[in-house]
Amino acid sequence: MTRFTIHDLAGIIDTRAASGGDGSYTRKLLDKGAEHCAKKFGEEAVEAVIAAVENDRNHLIAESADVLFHLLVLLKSRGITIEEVEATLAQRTSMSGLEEKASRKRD
Ligand SMILES: N=c1c2ncn([C@@H]3O[C@H](COP(=O)(O)OP(=O)(O)OP(=O)(O)O)[C@@H](O)[C@H]3O)c2ncn1[C@@H]1O[C@H](COP(=O)(O)O)[C@@H](O)[C@H]1O
Repeated sequence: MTRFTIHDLAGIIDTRAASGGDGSYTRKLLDKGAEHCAKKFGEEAVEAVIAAVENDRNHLIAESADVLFHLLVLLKSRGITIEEVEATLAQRTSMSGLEEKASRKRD
């Protein structure tokens, strides 16, 4: 099976964002603006939290897919690419999570 990555999904979202839009849920979200995209992302995140607390494995996987899709749409609505997020993650690989947390308090 060909591996489908978050980059593939980001590419589809880019294509939908550039398209006319009839029939595209992505386009519908983007047309409603960043605040609406943020609200949808928040709703999906809460649904993932509930699935995790209930220890519902399949539901958590499905909700995680929704969260990732809606995060990518939210980033797109604010002109941020997944590569920029990855660059931030890459910078953090030079320190432990606890060091990174402490560095935020110093900022
Ligand atoms: N990965 C996803 C994806 N994950 C979740 N969702 C949608 O996100 C929504 C989340 O569920 P909700 O119950 O909150 O949504 P809803 O009540 O139907 O939505 P609203 O009317 O409230 O906005 C569902 O409608 C899901 O279908 C997605 N919609 C699209 N994609 C991908 O995006 C691609 C482009 O989609 P279109 O833009 O529609 O062509 C698709 O080919 C898929 O690969």
